[in-house]
Parts: sequence; structure tokens; C-alpha cells
Amino acid sequence: MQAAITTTATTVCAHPHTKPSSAPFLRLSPPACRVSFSASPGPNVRATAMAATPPQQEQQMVITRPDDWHLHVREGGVLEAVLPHSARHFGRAVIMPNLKPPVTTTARAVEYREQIMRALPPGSSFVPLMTLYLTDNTSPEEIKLARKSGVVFAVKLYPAGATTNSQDGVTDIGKCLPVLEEMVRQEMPLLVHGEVTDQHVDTFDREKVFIDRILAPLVQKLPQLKIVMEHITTMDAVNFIESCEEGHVAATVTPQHLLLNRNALFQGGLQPHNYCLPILKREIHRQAIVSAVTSGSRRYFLGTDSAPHDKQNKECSCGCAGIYSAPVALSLYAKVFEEAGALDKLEAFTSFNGPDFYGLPRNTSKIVLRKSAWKVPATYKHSSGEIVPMFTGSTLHWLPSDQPEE
Ligand SMILES: NC(=O)N[C@@H](CC(=O)O)C(=O)O
Repeated sequence: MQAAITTTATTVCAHPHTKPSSAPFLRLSPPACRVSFSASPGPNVRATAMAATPPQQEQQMVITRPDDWHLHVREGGVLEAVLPHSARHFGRAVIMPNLKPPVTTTARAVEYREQIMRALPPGSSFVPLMTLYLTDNTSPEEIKLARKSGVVFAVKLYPAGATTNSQDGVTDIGKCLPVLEEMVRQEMPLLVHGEVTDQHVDTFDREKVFIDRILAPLVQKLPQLKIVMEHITTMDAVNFIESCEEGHVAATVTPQHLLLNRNALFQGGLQPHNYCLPILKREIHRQAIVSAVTSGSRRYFLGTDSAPHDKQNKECSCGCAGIYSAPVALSLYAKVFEEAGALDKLEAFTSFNGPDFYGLPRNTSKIVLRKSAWKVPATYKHSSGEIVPMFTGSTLHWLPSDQPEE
């Protein structure tokens, strides 16, 4: 099923900066004429454009409820503050295990899941998909337990020292071979933070070097292992993903790596809220990722990597890596696809490719994205501080249903 995209006359103005889309069924008709037409791509894509007098129009898109295949929700007061932002739009999310201490066992994943369920707003049907944090000492037995639990859906590889709370991660992938072989047997995907930690390698090259030194050999050795390269940032990653067998290796993509290049780290001064890992790259890489994702390929799916850190821990002498995008992510993905003239491909990226890769059913409920301006709050408070969201204070132009017009 594809998105129903409608453009109908209402009292809400389309944003004046709307770029004309190359998708013909999204092009707004000139005010003087009256047209109504159906889109060609498939029987389920509907679109109508009705000129209104005066020319006030609202565009809206109905899409299958999306999932977030890479999400950090933390614990305690932060968990309570951030979880509703994901739960109001997303059906499910793959929950990252880099807590302190990390979620290294199935028993701990079950406990963490209960904590998340308790923090959900009443009536929410959001489902957390739990992950295990891979260490040098994870046993094949633990993978069997994880599969049996029915609540653990993947195992996360953090190279030790690569990012936030990764110090207990893997020092040598060779040590994990028996575990990876068990994961093949259990059909349990490996989620990869794809950066080397070698201090001699330039920060901006760490993803490419990881692909060359670790990932490509791993895929060769275990071609049956399902791998998700998380939060890809380079054309090298795109080329690598395209070179692998479809259905075996895929990638998640964040809003920041689709919308920002590394200039955003230094625009008018140091911008700690644009700092994440893997770090933003050159424009040429951003463009390669946008092309890959908006091509309609099934190899890419939505993973926000929304990573809340307290404002104080971002705005200090040694700030944390991580961008908090949960409240703005859907608006931003829609912006990317709209600007690429590919809104008809948005739903597959947000709602189909992920579950298809994981072998899970697609969501059956829908959400609405309305073309309507809304302002991103400056901060979100939690029990002991506040979190600055991505694109803080700016105006966005796609408003998901259930998003308060703050
Ligand atoms: N993306 C980030 O910059 N930070 C993440 C960890 C991660 O996914 O790398 C975090 O947990 O803060």
C-alpha cells in the first residue's frame, strides 16, 4: 500500500516556500484553474488538486505509521520526558542498549523494556524492540536466550570507545565470531556502529576505514548474517550497501545526515547541538545519501538515532555526541523527500523497508502529515534539566498528526 497524498482546498495556507515537486501529482495547480486528477504510479496512490478561491490550500499525506529503527531513550526522568515524543508517531522503535551499565544480557533487556512500558503515556500502543550490547564476552548461549525471549530483536556492535557509553564494546570482532555464527542460526540481525576507533585515522574517515577493515571482510566471512549499518554518513557507505546482497545488508539514515553537512558544526561559531557520531560529513556525502534514500531503494530505512543529552552536557568544554531529533524527525524526513521531489517514496522509507528487512509485519494504522508551519520548541524539560532539540526554535513545514502546534 502506498501513501495517499492529497492536496485539497482548506483554510490553511500552503507554505509560501514550498518547492515545486517533480512528482506531478503533488504539484499545486495554479490558482485560476480547477483540476482534479489521479496519479499514475499505482492504484492506491490518490491525489487531487483543486484550485480554491482564494488560493488557500492544504496538502496532506496519509502514510502507514512509521517505525524508528534506531532510537536512544535513556532511563529515569529523561526516559519519561523523551519517550512520548517517539510514541506519538512511531509504532515501534529499536531501542539502543548503550546505558550505564550497558544492556548486555537478555534479563537486563527484559527489565529495561518494562521500564520503558511503564514510562509510556496511557493508551499508547508503542512497542519497544530491544537490543543487546555486544561485548568481547557475549556468549552464543545469550543469543539463544535473546531469541527465545521474544522481546530482543537485534544485537548492537559498538567498537570499544567509538561513541557515547561504548567503552564496554568490542575490542576485536574476531573474538565475537562464535556469537555471530549463532546470530546467523537465530536469524538475529547485527546492528553496526561503523567507525574505527584508531586515533591515527582522521575522524571524518573513520566510517570508510571501518567498511574497508571490518565490515567488508565480515560480510565476506558471514554472508548469511543480516547486518544493518546504522546512521550512514558517506557515499562510501552508500556504495558499500549497494554492493551487498539486498535483504542481507541494509542501512538506517538519520535526519541530520540527510539535511546537514559538516559546515553546520561551525556556522557562526561552534554548534554543539549539531555534534553527533558518526560526525557530519562533506556536502558531497550528504547528497549521495539523499539520492540513495529518495531513489526508492528498499535497502534504506528510517532510524533517527535520536540521542538526548542534557543541555549542560552539550554546552560545555567537552560536550557529548548526540542530536535529539525525536520530536522533529518526521517533519524533517518529509522535508528531505519533498525537496528531492520524491514524496511518493517517503512511506516506503518510513514504514515499509524496516519491517520488511527485519521480517516483521508492517504497521496497519496510519498517520497524517499536514503541510502546516509549526515552531520547534527551544527546549524540552525533564526531571533535572532540559534537552535542546534538533532545529531548536525554527519553523518546520510538515506537521504530523498528534504533534502539538507549539
Ligand atoms: N549518535 C550519537 O552521537 N550518540 C549516541 C550514540 C551513538 O549512536 O553513536 C548517544 O547515545 O548519545
